[in-house]
Amino acid sequence: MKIFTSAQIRELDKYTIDNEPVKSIDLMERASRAITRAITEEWSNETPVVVFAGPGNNGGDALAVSRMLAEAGYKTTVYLFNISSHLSEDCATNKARLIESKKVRDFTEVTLEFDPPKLEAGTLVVDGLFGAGLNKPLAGGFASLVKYINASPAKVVSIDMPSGLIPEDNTYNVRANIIRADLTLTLQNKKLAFMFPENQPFIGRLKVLDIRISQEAMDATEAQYTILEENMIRPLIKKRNPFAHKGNMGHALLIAGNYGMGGAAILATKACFRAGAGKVTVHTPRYNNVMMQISVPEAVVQLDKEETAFTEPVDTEDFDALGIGPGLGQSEPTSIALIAQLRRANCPIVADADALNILGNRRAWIQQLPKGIIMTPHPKEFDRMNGNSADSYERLSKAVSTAKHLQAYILLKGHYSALCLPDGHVIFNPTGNAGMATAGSGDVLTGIITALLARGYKQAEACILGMYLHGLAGDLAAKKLGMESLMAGDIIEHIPAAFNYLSE
Ligand SMILES: NC(=O)C1=CN([C@@H]2O[C@H](COP(=O)(O)OP(=O)(O)OC[C@H]3O[C@@H](n4cnc5c(N)ncnc54)[C@H](O)[C@@H]3O)[C@@H](O)[C@H]2O)[C@@H](O)CC1
Ligand SMILES: Nc1ncnc2c1ncn2[C@@H]1O[C@H](COP(=O)(O)OP(=O)(O)O)[C@@H](O)[C@H]1O
Ligand SMILES: [K+]
Repeated sequence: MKIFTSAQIRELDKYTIDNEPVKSIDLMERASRAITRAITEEWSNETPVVVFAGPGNNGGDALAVSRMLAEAGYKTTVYLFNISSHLSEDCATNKARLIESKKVRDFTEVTLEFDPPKLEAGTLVVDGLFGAGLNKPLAGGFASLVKYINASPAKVVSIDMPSGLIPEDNTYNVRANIIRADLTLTLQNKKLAFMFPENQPFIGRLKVLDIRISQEAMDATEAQYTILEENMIRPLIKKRNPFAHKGNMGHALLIAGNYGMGGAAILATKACFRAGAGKVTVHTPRYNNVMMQISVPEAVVQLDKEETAFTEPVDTEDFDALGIGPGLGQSEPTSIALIAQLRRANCPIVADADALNILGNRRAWIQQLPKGIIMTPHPKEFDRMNGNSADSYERLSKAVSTAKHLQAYILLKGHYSALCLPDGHVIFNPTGNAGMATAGSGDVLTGIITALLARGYKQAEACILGMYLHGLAGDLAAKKLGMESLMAGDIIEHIPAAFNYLSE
């Protein structure tokens, strides 16, 4: 699913209206019917409804929904805020239709003074003040109204977006002036702001309503942001050649695990095998030898000369991919070995965890990273490398520009992990769940992506398939075990089921 900007949404509406053929007002009617249906599915017509409509098309939707709810027998009270004496054309038409239908008995057009109604616990508020057209934070009377609604015990359904939330950049928005919805009914496509954890309290539950915007136009519209869908992943699964042998299924090298963090190396190595690598060699401090050999007998263990830390860069000639960083430590000798390793590696690289923390400690080295490197930071690791960000939007913007500047692949991990490609595109991953917020989950991802690279997937594909597969394995594990008890090892155990599902 593409994520469109508000300007693109307007263009798509226009294209749909010009080509379908459907008139603008009829598209609003279609959207409003879908919104009304979603509301009536959850709330009976015994529920008192209070609708707040703004002056634009979001308000137009709200007025049409008010009429439809009233026709369905809901007792509906409507406030239309027309402070600047200007309504969008479709909003004005829906105001006329609402008055004409005579079903809504309680309709107030607010032009100056506003006496807010009592909002009780059993009341449903429909928030149609502003949607995708909002271009600056709410202030004045609208901000007061939002605070009033948020402070009430009423349930709130937002049309398209919680009013006050800007579709993309909310870095300098005033959080107190954004509606906190229980349910957001968004039209056609998710908005960029929905991808960020700090906006979750405003959105509540999210439902995406299909309003049949022209598919042709959506396909033809270039979007910077995309959310992965299963049908984009299935074609990436490579069929195994019946004559395959371990020598042509990819030889992965993992450099991981210092004293006390050997588990990270084990998790990455197991995940690497489960993701289909033909051979996995793990380079690790001598101390980890026995533990590694016992835990993953399938792996070749190559021992560093040091007992407790990685200090010795490896010749990558014989390997198809390198994954480096899980549990590596950040000591001086390890840091020096890391940069030497990154410089001399002549295969695709995934750098994670301490590899990134080391780069964060020595930011000048970041400029020397080889082109095409994959980095998989969680937000804290990213900030160590790039400085603090005020919010997720700012962090993502920095990741986009860093990926372009370094010609690197930056996979910013989170609920919706965001893969930033060297050409500026961003791909969000929808799989995964909160059960994966547990130590070692990231090491598993590193192992998976390293395996896919070793198997010959290009960087972008390895990241896309890798993050989707990782999240899906986590979802399947959570289905069986529940989120509370999920451990990183369970994600590994469910990689086979995830592969099977995607290969069906
Ligand atoms: N394809 C779609 O997604 C469709 C969208 N429609 C609706 O149209 C909405 C977008 O409509 P509009 O573009 O008219 O935008 P909105 O209705 O979201 O808001 C635009 C109005 O708000 C004003 N405004 C912007 N920022 C403000 C601020 N901070 N304080 C006060 N006023 C502010 C603008 O000057 C304009 O009058 C969507 O959110 C959706 O509800 C539907 O009607 C039909 C199809
Ligand atoms: N709430 C969540 N929803 C979806 N995925 C999650 C969630 N929490 C964690 N994950 C995934 O789990 C992984 C955690 O990685 P990371 O923080 O590096 O863990 P660790 O350092 O312990 O190995 C990431 O791939 C992330 O996307
Ligand atoms: K709204």
